[in-house]
Amino acid sequence: MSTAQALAPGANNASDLPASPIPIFTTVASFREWRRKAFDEKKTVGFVPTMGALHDGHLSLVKHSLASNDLTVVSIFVNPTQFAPNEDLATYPRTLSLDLELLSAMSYTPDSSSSSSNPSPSGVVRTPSAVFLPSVQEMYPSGVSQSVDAQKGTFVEVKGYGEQMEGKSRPTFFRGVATVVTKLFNAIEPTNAYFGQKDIQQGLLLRRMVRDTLLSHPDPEHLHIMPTARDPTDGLALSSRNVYLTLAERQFAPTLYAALQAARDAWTSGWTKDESVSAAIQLVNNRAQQIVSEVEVKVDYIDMNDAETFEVVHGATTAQSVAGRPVILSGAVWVGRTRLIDNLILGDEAAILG
Ligand SMILES: Nc1ncnc2c1ncn2[C@@H]1O[C@H](COP(=O)(O)OP(=O)(O)OP(=O)(O)O)[C@@H](O)[C@H]1O
Ligand SMILES: CC(C)(CO)[C@@H](O)C(=O)[O-]
Ligand code: BAL
Repeated sequence: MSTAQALAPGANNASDLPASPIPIFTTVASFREWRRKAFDEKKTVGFVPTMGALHDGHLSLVKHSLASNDLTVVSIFVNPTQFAPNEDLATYPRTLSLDLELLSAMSYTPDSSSSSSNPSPSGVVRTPSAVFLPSVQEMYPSGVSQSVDAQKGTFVEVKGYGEQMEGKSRPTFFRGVATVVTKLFNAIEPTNAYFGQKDIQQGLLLRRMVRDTLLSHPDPEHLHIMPTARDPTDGLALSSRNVYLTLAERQFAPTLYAALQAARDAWTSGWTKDESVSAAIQLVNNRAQQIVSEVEVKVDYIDMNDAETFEVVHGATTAQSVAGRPVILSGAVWVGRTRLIDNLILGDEAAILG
């Protein structure tokens, strides 16, 4: 069954919602009333879009927003159109009560040396201001199907960009993301929006989308991509889908990051792209053979792409020959039924992050 309304029913009735000290808005109309007041009061609004199952990666984005905006809105919406019919929409982790608890426990008190662009007056504690929790029906008033062929209504595509990198393995993913984020931006009208480097192509593609569609809330300069939060013990990129990993798979999972680091070191020391990427793939495959327990590992891709065009970097290219142009070194590896992604920015990181 690929009809999202059938897979993800529920209109988010107020009576179904866990108690929360943070106001929860389930409709665009009710949120807009709140937003109008913020406009009237000339308050800046930071926005962190999520699919829930919150972890420290999400919370790091919320912290950035709290530090730089008067008000912070977090959305939780598992967007059906970015899941292909064969993907994990039905089993995607949903932990709403815990998510609300985590958000409710967050606070930010600026110190006097704060370098933020919009620090709150010293001593004033900021906490998340609102959670936007729409139903599928609210976000897709024309109805929705995960199958692109069956879809009717308005969708957003970032042509020439959404098909590359992750888009080669997930051909309908960025159409779903661009569509839902357009809707979210129209509903929230944020001053600033925050995305994670873990999904680097998503952040860069959305920046382009905002520019191409002349959106003002946010404008492209206010769509921020923030560094990937990692497990402090082994560097695994935090991800909601990590809960799918078995113990043995979890032990293997940081290998992708290790492989990307090895490729970066090789590239920095003068190896070509092909040599650096091959070394990374070999490292994953060698470690997969060495582990004692049964873990099924399959490299989907590890490659380097131009950060601006997303085009694959030519195999003979070296760090010296790109002359400082930022390059994305990224990879996706299946570990059991979990598809892990990760990336490093080679070259001018500051041109992309922040
Ligand atoms: N480890 C992380 N560090 C920083 N930001 C992150 C991290 N993981 C996710 N994010 C960001 O949080 C936002 C919401 O992501 P999402 O809710 O899909 O979580 P996720 O952990 O990426 O889930 P998934 O397992 O589906 O990839 C996105 O902008 C994403 O890039
Ligand atoms: C940006 C996003 C919330 C759109 O559904 C999602 O792709 C995510 O969580 O990264
Ligand atoms: N964080 C990206 C969401 C997805 O993979 O569907």
